[in-house]
Amino acid sequence: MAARAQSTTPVRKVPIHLQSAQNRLLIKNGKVVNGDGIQDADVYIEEGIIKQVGNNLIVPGGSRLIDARGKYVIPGGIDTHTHLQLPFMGTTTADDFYTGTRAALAGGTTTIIDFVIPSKGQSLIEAYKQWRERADEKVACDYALHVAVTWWSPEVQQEMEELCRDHGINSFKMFMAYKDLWQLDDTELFEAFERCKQLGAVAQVHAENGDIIKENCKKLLAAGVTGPEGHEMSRPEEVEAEAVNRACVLANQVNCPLYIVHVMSKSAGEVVAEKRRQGIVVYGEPIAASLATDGKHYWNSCWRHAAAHVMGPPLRPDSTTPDYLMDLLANDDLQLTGTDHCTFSSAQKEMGKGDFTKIPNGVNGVEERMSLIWEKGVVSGKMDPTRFVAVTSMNAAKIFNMYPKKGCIAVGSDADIVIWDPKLEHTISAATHHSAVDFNIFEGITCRGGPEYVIANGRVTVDEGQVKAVQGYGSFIPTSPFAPFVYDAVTEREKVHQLIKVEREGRIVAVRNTM
Ligand SMILES: C[C@@H](CNC(N)=O)C(=O)O
Ligand SMILES: [Zn+2]
Ligand SMILES: [Zn+2]
Ligand SMILES: [Zn+2]
Repeated sequence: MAARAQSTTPVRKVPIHLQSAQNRLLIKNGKVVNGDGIQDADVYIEEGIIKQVGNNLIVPGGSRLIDARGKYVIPGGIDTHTHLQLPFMGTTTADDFYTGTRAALAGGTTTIIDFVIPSKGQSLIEAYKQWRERADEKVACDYALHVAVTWWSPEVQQEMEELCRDHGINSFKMFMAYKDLWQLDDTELFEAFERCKQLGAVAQVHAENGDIIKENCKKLLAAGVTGPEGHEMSRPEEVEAEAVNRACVLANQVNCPLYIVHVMSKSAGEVVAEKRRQGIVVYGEPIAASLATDGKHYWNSCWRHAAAHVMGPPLRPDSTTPDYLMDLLANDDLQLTGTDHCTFSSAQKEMGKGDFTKIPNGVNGVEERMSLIWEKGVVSGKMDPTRFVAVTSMNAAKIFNMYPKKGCIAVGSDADIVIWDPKLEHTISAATHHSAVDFNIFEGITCRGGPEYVIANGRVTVDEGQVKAVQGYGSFIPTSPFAPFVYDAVTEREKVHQLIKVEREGRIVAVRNTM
């Protein structure tokens, strides 16, 4: 059995005026939903930790009571894929670590996993320290980090080990696109996957064929296609699916656990499903955007509207994509969800006016993810509340080795809890969202189901719908390698993955050249 998550409980920076009132909570009469079952139970919280789950609880006086009658009591969401305060394509995202985590809490997400992205040639450790400095004093909820491997060298290999051993990193993202910026070639990917396997880390990939994209961009611009529609035309879904397949083959050759971030198309989703059926350890992460909207927006006559949807891989013009990906997610062909929340204002997007390759890539999602999945997954009848918890929280906690500290409602777990009101109706709009960006790609979508209360480490951060996020309240969550959920499977496969030579009888007779 590999090492379990050994992350220490961080010292909470709770403002004085919040310390006494918030440390004892009793949630009564709700339906407690975990990723593996539902029970009618009360939940008692003290000092940020779940102390009791059951009925007829005996609790100290002075606890705040929340009546969850008719509501679900679910683990706080875990968004596995955000980019806050990211310097990218000549600018920096509109959401920083405060506004982005405030928006996360508003939507029921209590932990995010962001990405350290070193520039080519930069020390990974140095970049990691930069991200920690940016985030630590700003985050309103807990966060963990993936580290991107944007170049390859013996130093990078060494720093990957140091990050896993000393800095709480257990996942690395390799880019197969963004040629000349972050892209790795197949040999580098092969070696990076081998390194991840040695360290007990999860290998993530941005799966698109960056070489094809570069050539297509040249052709499109030369043909005078400069608008956002050129973005999708330069990288149609087969360019994503090819890279997903190639990443799976490479990972399988070294028996490294693989994680496909932002699955954006039916064909990419099908590749993941087929490879999983073949027994490969691969996980697929569709995102709020690919589950709830499509790429027809790139052909909108309003440039601003079309450009707001530019991200990589792009949203797909096939409008059956969201439904199809939700079906794959419901039946565990795809396993969990993130958002790739990477926001740029209209003014920032205008950097690409006249040349779509210069439109900063990224969209919103961190606030809307859970309500959109409830609306399009649960209300639609595709999945039940336990599967909803699995794909919005539990599976992420298990893959990134935070479980059961995060991702479940159990005695000893962090008190990251959402009182989910299935009747709460809300229409998404930039006019009311908590992100700092001026556009919302889900504008006008009405969701039935949303958070009435959001409790983060025992503190009520959304109170009857009112967001009370506190800057700096969140903490960095170190994650340990060799997550059992992932590496128990890898270990079993390793047994049949041995490279064994054939022992042959007799000596080899030299054949004289008779020419
Ligand atoms: C740079 C980052 C966010 N932008 C995007 N997906 O378009 C990513 O590629 O995941
Ligand atoms: Zn990416
Ligand atoms: Zn418009
Ligand atoms: Zn991303």
